[in-house]
Amino acid sequence: MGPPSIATTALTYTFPNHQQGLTDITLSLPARSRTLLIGANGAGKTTLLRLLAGKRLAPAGTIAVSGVDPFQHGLRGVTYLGLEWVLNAIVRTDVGVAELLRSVGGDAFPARRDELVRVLDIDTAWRMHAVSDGERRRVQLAMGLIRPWSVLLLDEITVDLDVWSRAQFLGWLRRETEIRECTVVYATHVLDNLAGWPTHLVHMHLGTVKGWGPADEMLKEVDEAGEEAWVGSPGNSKLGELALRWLRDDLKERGPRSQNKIPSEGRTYTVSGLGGYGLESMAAMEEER
Ligand SMILES: Nc1ncnc2c1ncn2[C@@H]1O[C@H](COP(=O)(O)OP(=O)(O)OP(=O)(O)O)[C@@H](O)[C@H]1O
Repeated sequence: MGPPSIATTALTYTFPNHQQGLTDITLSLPARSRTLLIGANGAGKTTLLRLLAGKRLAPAGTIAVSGVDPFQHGLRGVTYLGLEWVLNAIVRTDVGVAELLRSVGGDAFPARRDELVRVLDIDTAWRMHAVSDGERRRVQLAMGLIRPWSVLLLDEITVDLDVWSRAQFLGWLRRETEIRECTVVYATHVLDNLAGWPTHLVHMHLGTVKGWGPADEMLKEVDEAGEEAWVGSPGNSKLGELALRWLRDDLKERGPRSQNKIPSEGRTYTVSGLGGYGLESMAAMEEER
């Protein structure tokens, strides 16, 4: 395997239900880059990350991670942390942190394990059925990151972290790319404390890449517009402002959804599982307010 670069060439992907997922995506992210995928809900970020992780089959010759096709050559060195991994039930059981970290190979990388425990501010005495969501997420991150990866694909899994922990974590990822030959691609909607972090930005919209490149070049768009043209408040970061502009323009370009109204059939349904309140009684409660 070569250096951990990521390249896609005219990558088009169609879901098994024939829905178009991605269209004609060509990207080239160098080794040691830290890329942010930015786009509205449904833009295709998860779809792209899962293809890069080899979890879905892309057409031959359209993806090269560390120079090889991730689906054909397996996942060695590629870590994908997304929703499936977050939902793993084991981290909600009465199990201790030390045991969990050992189960993912922590003993083979003791220095890395201890560093992650410190950076993520983990108490090794925690029992996982008795921690908060953010504490659980920190342990999960440590579990996922202990083995030294060469490509890390992160699908928004830091939302539960408090701002300080998230900043420490992002700083750790940055150092990783500085001291080791490794590459990070991170899909996120939370741009706080990310100013200066990404080396590259990828702007996704409706399964396409509208633009990508080195972050400092892409951020020039904001400088050129001048602060008086800002969409967000002047206290925002340039990165936050750029994302707001992109998403505003994407929404305008997309236009209203073709089906944004639920047809009324003049009937009232009772939905079970709403704690005894059918829709009828919910409507009555609404009227009472
Ligand atoms: N399993 C699937 N089968 C068919 N279509 C899907 C499937 N998963 C996603 N899609 C379609 O692909 C589009 C992109 O989904 P994706 O999860 O990649 O978006 P995203 O950019 O990660 O969004 P979010 O920010 O909400 O996580 C969705 O709008 C949906 O139409």
